[in-house]
Amino acid sequence: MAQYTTVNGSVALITIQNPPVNALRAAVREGLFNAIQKASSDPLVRSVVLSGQNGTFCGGADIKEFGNVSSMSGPLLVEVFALMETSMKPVVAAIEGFALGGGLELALACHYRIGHSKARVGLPEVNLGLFPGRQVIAGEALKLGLLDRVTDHNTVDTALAFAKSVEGKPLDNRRLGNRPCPPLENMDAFFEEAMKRVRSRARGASAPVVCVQAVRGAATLPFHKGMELEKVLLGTLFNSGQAQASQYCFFAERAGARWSMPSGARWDTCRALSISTAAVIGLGTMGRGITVALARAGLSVVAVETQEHQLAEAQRVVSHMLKGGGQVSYSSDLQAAAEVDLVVEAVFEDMALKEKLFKLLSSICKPGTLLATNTSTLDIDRLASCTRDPQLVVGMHFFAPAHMMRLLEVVYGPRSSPEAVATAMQLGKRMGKVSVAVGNCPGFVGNRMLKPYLEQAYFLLEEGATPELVDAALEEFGFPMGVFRMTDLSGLDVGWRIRKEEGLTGPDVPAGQPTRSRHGHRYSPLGDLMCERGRYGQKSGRGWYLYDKPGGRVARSDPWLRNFLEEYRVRNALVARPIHRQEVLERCLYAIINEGFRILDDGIAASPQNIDAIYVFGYGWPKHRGGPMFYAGQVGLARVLEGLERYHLAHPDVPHLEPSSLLRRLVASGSPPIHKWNQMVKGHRSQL
Ligand SMILES: CCC[C@H](O)CC(=O)SCCNC(=O)CCNC(=O)[C@H](O)C(C)(C)COP(=O)([O-])OP(=O)([O-])OC[C@H]1O[C@@H](n2cnc3c(N)ncnc32)[C@H](O)[C@@H]1OP(=O)([O-])[O-]
Repeated sequence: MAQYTTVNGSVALITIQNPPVNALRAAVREGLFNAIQKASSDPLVRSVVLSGQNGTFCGGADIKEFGNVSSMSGPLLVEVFALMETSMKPVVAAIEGFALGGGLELALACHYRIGHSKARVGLPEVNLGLFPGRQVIAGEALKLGLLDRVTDHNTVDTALAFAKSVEGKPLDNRRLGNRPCPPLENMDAFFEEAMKRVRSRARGASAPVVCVQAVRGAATLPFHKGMELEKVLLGTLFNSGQAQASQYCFFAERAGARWSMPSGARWDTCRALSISTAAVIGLGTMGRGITVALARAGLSVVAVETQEHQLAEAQRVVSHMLKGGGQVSYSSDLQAAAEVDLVVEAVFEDMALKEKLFKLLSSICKPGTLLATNTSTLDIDRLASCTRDPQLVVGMHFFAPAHMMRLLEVVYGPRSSPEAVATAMQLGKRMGKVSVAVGNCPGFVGNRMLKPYLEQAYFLLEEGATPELVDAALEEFGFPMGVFRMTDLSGLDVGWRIRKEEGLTGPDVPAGQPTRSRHGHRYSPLGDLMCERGRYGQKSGRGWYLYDKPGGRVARSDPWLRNFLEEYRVRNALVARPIHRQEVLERCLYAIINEGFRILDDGIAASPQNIDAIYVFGYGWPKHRGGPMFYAGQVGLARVLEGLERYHLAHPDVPHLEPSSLLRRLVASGSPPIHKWNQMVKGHRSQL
């Protein structure tokens, strides 16, 4: 756990050994503690170098130990730090790879820090619901005073030579605990302003706010008092549901890589095809972002757009985004895709158009080319059936902007081969995405769950709510944008087009169909009415809110909308009632959760973790709430079930509010913890 050797006669080299990231689990802490004591008591040792195995200094505390009693065994991290800092022999940290969280604190407890130029250091625990903040690369760390020296050479050798050179030198001013924090002018005003800003950005997350309190303590209190305050604050965070939710997200983010298909095919038994060239077809916003993402991942990309003016504009935008990096060529001819290993289709969301395109691509492309569609809702299998090799067709559902959003839904149809899925998943990894493999159904996972969410939001408007009220409740919960601001941003016409395609609105609706009912179920035409009036959201300058110009970003309340809703209610004999924030949250969120349980039961998602990763990384679900399925567990499954039963009783014509059978089965079996839910799924399959 901590290897101890003596080098150059007088330097003790301690190497942390706990792959893959040298996390500081109990045995490592114990090993470090013993090694420092050994170095202190060995008269031949005059200095110490601390390093990590395999080019990695330390990834911090072992997150798997959090909330686990075994983490209480062995010395505490702070005890290891104190022993190191008070050592009478200089301790030099040799930082390669990364020193994160407790790993950086360990380095800070050393008297000197030498970092490799490519090393990253930081305190990213805020992502785990603990404090503090961001990561920086070695050069910046040097400027900030976190490192004493940066090297391009072998870091451990440099540190060994350095340690030798400081043997016997005084250490008092090298101990961080002895260094006073330089006083700031207007300290109080500074922290009050910082707190105000952090609170407004934290959207209900405690860790960033508590972080400011801790920094204030560090800057204003004597060292030991600051440490005491930090301990109290950390204890509060550790015991909060938010830290558990964030730590769950850390593992959910990585769980997608261990994908499985209902056929039994899995991540560890399938080989990905080798992909070095790609074509992107259709250069609207999505196609441009996908081109950038693929090029940044090192693929040679040909970007194809048949409309010349769109092609020229895309070339300008993509080149600007890539800033001269990346290999991209442009063409208006589909034949340019003939020799590529992968095609990503990103044309308009129109089944007939996509079918035609897939037929063409199948005849143009060389055998073995993987054909991927970026559709967000359409049937992958129908597209596959237009091709020569349906096993080589998958969905790669990117999220806008595609070069920035972390999520990638990899959609397999009944005929997609495991190799095709493995290839898309590996590509996702190369692009730095959180990739999740999901089955084929309308909307896949993310958009299928979005549908009942939007539906509830519309129903709430019919019943008396305003977009402002609904959005405020959701934003207070932690979403970066409420549902109405979000749909204004993505464009109301997107859903309108899909509803037309589904025959829910437009010319295909049979004459005499009641306005607020489809197939015997409640339906709200509000979104359609908005689009019929040209209110598409930000792009048209008017949607659920008013914007100063088309493309404007600042939403203002629109008196027109208030009148529109009042007239709509009168026309449809609806009586507005006061709606409480709690009802908004329960109806919108429970509707999402309920669909999540159905998706799990249908085998469309392989695990609740996969669903949660999709919602956190693609739909803005707040990380400190862990994703919809985790949140359901935190609220209590019985309470979610009771809520859904209550709302379904009040709205019997809304099938999305009818509790799912899996939720009922889970509650009936005593609401097991989330990692056991899969055992209750129909046709249970193990994926982890
Ligand atoms: C009192 C305490 C105070 C203290 O301040 C608290 C802390 O230090 S909090 C900690 C503060 N530290 C952080 O917040 C750093 C969190 N970690 C990271 O940011 C990235 O993992 C890192 C940059 C280190 C490597 O990225 P990469 O090269 O892309 O690799 P990867 O990401 O795929 O991970 C590989 C495997 O290692 C696993 N694993 C990783 N870290 C930990 C851990 N600390 N623990 C346990 N496991 C960890 C990870 O799950 C994965 O396992 P699997 O089974 O293969 O799925």
